[in-house]
Amino acid sequence: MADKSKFIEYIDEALEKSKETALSRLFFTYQGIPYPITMCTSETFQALDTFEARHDDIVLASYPKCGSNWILHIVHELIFAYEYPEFPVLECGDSDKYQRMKGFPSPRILATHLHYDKLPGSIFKNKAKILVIFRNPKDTAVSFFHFHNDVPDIPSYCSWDEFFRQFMKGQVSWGSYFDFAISWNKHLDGDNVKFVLYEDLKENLAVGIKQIAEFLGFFLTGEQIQTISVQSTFQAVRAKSQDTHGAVGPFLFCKGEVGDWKNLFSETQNQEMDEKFKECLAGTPLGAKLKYESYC
Ligand SMILES: Nc1ncnc2c1ncn2[C@@H]1O[C@H](COP(=O)(O)OS(=O)(=O)O)[C@@H](OP(=O)(O)O)[C@H]1O
Repeated sequence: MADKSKFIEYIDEALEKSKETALSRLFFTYQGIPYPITMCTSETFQALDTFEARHDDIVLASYPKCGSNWILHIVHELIFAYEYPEFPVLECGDSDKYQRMKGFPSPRILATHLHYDKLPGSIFKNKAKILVIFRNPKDTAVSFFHFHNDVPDIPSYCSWDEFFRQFMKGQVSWGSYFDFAISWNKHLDGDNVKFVLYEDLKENLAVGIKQIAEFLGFFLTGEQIQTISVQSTFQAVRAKSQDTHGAVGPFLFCKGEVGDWKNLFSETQNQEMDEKFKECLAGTPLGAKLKYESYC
């Protein structure tokens, strides 16, 4: 990747703040959703409405741990020589960032973990392109748990069972997976929106890259797609993770597998998640897109 020093600088600062933060003090609530004090502030949320989206912005929307950095990498490869002016998560950072962003060159890549209804209205008004990335909730939860408990400077949970309880209550960073999913459910088929499933990318990376490229208006040769596919495998991104993401890299790109949840979920937890899925998403367009029966 090109110069990512601002990107890594931001991650290092967040890790530094995390060192002094106990789990019990990690979250603050803004409009009913918990966010980590190490990455977000209410001042930034209040300033978010001043963010002016552009038609050629590329928005990557996902719940945490669904593969946002994977898509970020792919889009970065597509744009070629893209430089991150700063950490790309829209809602993270100081409240002056939206002013600074006015000076950033197009296309701007904006990652976000926000619910659909929490995004600034200009994204829809100006018809920015939105890639919405989903991953099955069981692997998402396991990835989230490992991230907390493996990165030395991030507050740990006392056990997987405790993390699972909090995840199911939505008492984790960026709130409930299911609330996030419900908020996006009816908005996945718009002209400017493309749904991407983590498990589909795992199944056939080249096809996924081709579809993402076409949605963004890049028409690639077979050879170009092949080259980007080789550079975007889990092994390839993990090998470069310290250069791209600093100390947190190897933990962020942890296993990259489908089905890792089977190593941690108890039968009771499995049933509880299946019930929750049924209650929130069964029979919905997103419920079908997630292919829950195959992966969970
Ligand atoms: N190339 C590739 N192939 C397969 N899987 C990949 C790839 N890149 C990232 N990942 C996996 O995505 C998980 C991290 O998700 P996010 O990037 O959304 O995390 S974050 O919320 O932004 O912190 C995390 O999943 P786990 O390994 O299961 O923890 C990453 O490994």
